[in-house]
Amino acid sequence: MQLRFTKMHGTGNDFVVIDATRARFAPTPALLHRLTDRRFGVGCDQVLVVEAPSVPDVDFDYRIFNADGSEVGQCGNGSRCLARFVADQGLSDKPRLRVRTRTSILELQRRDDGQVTVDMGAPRFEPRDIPFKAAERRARYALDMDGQRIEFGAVSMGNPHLVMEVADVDTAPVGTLGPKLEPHPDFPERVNVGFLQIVSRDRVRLRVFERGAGETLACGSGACAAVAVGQLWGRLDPRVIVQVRGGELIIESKGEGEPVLMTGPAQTVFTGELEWNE
Ligand SMILES: N[C@@H](CCC[C@H](N)C(=O)O)C(=O)O
Repeated sequence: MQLRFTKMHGTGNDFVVIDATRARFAPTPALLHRLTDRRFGVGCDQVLVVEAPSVPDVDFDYRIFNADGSEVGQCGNGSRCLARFVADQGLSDKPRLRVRTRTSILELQRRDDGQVTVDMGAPRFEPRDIPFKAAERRARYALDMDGQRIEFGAVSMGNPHLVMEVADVDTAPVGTLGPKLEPHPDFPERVNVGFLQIVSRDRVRLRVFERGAGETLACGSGACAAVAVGQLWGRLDPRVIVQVRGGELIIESKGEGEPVLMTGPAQTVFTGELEWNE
C-alpha cells in the first residue's frame, strides 16, 4: 500500500501530515514509528492526522501522535500546519476553521501574509486540570530533583506544561533536566518542560523538552504556556514575542480566563509516498 504524506514544519517543529478524510489510516505503533524515525523512516517530531469531523460544528478532527507513538490532545505548531494543509489539499477553502483534538476545540485562521493564528483556548492552572499532584493551586511550585530545588509554574494548554525560569536558554540544562522532569510522578500524564528566559516584558526566549519527542526547535503550546505563566507571575505584557530555536512566535492574551492567541508560520517541506505492507 502507498501511504501519501506531507512533510511540514512550524518554526522548525516538524510534522508528517496525513489526510485520513479520503483514505483509511490506521495509526499502528509500527507505522507511527516508520513515520517518525529520522533514520529508518520519514522523520518528524509529531504525526498529524486530519479526519472527517466526528461532532457537529467542527470542520475536522485533528489527531496528534508524538514521536514515541503516544497520542496527545494539543500541538500548537501543528495546528498552524493543519490550517495550511487543508487549504493546499483542497479539503477546505475557509480562512477560519474549527478543529477538534482529544482535549480541545481550536480555532485556526489563515492570514493574508501566510501566517496562521490559532486560538488555543484559555490556560488552565488548576492542578487537577493539568494534571499535577499538588494540594492547592499556586503561581509557583517547587520540587527536589537530585538534591537541586526546582521552582516552576504549571499549566495546561490542552496538554501539560511545566515552565521554569532560567537566566540564559543557551546554557539551560534542557538535555539533562528535561528527561528527568518529563516522567516525574507528580505529573501522572508526564509533562512538557519549558525553559524560559525573560528578556523584557514583551520578549522572551524559550526552549522546550517535549513530552514524547525530546527537545524540539519550537513548541507552540509551550510558547503559550510560558507566556501564560509569565503573565501569571506579573512579568509579561499581553503581547509577547517568543523566540524559539526555529524562529519567532507572537503570543497574545488579555489575562487569565481569556484565550491565548498564537501567530506564526506554517511551511510545507515536501510530499511523498511510503510503501507500507502491514
Ligand atoms: N510540538 C507541539 C506539542 C506536541 C505535543 C506535546 N509533545 C505533548 O506531548 O503534549 C506544539 O507545538 O504545541
